[in-house]
Amino acid sequence: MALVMGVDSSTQSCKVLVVDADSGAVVREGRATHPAGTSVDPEAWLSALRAAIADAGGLGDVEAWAIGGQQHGMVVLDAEGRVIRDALLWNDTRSAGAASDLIAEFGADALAERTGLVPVASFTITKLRWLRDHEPENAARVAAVALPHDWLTWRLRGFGPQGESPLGPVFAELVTDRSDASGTGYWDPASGGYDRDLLIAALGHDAALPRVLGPEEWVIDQDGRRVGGGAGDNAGAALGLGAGPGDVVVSIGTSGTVFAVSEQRTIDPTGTVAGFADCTGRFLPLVATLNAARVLDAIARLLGVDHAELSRLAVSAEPGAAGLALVPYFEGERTPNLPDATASLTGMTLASTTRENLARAAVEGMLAGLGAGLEALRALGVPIERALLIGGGAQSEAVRVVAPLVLGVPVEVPAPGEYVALGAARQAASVLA
Ligand SMILES: Nc1ncnc2c1ncn2[C@@H]1O[C@H](COP(=O)(O)OP(=O)(O)O)[C@@H](O)[C@H]1O
Ligand SMILES: O=C(CO)[C@@H](O)[C@H](O)COP(=O)(O)O
Repeated sequence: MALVMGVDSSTQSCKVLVVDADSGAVVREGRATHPAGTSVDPEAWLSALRAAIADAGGLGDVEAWAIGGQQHGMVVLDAEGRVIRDALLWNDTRSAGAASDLIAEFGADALAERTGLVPVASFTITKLRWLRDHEPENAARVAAVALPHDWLTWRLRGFGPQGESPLGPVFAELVTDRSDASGTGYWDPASGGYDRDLLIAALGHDAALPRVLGPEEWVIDQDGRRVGGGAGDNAGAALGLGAGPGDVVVSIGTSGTVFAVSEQRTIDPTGTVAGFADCTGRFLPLVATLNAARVLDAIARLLGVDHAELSRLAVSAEPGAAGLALVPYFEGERTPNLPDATASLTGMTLASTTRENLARAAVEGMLAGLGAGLEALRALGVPIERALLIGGGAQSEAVRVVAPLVLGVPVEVPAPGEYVALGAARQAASVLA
């Protein structure tokens, strides 16, 4: 029995699965938490990865591995391979002005055509422009730019700063995959190559970028194990679920995402649907919101209940929550692009303002943004027959009950599992074969 490891280094935690490469059965698992906040020292993710691997019984008997992870985060390295500053995460909105500047300079239509994306604060390109404009000394020192999963792959293989890593700062050994490259804003899904002019326009100069491995390609770690190119978390989940035509995946984690695997690339100059690639050679049109599982966390905290009780309250209210409506832009919003928005509660009357209705309004409001995302995918011609509901929020019974009403399609809830890590494990198994 050959064992492989798949990782999901997500926003809130790191999850590791050790899987039987032949049967796909999960043999061992481990996890560790990540620091809170939208600006995080990548070393904390490496520590969490090592702790989660130890929790999963170590790498000793593992023959291949791959890492999936949160997308878009800006990891900037100096010439010695050291991290220059905390990574700005996908949900950090400080670069909203940089996104507007890039659109003004290049045009939304041209950027959608060149990269599949219209910049919003989430994408790496806007974070690099923010760095150039707000921390020019740091920008000048950037020798290489990576994303969370690229950098973790590099470090776990044994590369990194001189004196702190066995193999040193070899930038030619930074690798990534199509799905995460497609979330940078300086990668062309049509050619599969980087758009260096856009990188230079954002950062102010050129820099080393991870080599984009094809779906079957692999590299090796310091112990000779095969290592896959990994994936952005959503592409990893699509692979782990085996999502096919007619499936739309709805993931309720820190982010809310709605996406489908597509043979054709999509181009949406409105920016609603991001024209990502997947990690198997296809495409992954995707809509993302900044406000998902943590909306439920916040309302549960406010009501002083746990998730099970929040769910019970929401299910016991009528659909529509007697007119109480939560617009859940607690963290600003990405789709629609309202980085400075705040949440609001409307429709409060003496009759509607109950604990049950507030719980229901939280679930309905959170899902409404995802329902709009599903319609945007449909409008681009993506076939949708059913939704597959995953992520921490899918553990809520209320979410499972309300989702079909809001999404308007049959909803299936796969067995609870770490589908991003499973997808990464599946990729590792495929490079071993
Ligand atoms: N039963 C539940 N009901 C609602 N939300 C839940 C439940 N269990 C976990 N969560 C929430 O799911 C989130 C974690 O989900 P996860 O998909 O792992 O997130 P991420 O990938 O962003 O790290 C947390 O915000 C957690 O509070
Ligand atoms: O920004 C995106 C996708 O474009 C997010 O999906 C991040 O990739 C983080 O996902 P979670 O950690 O919330 O699962």
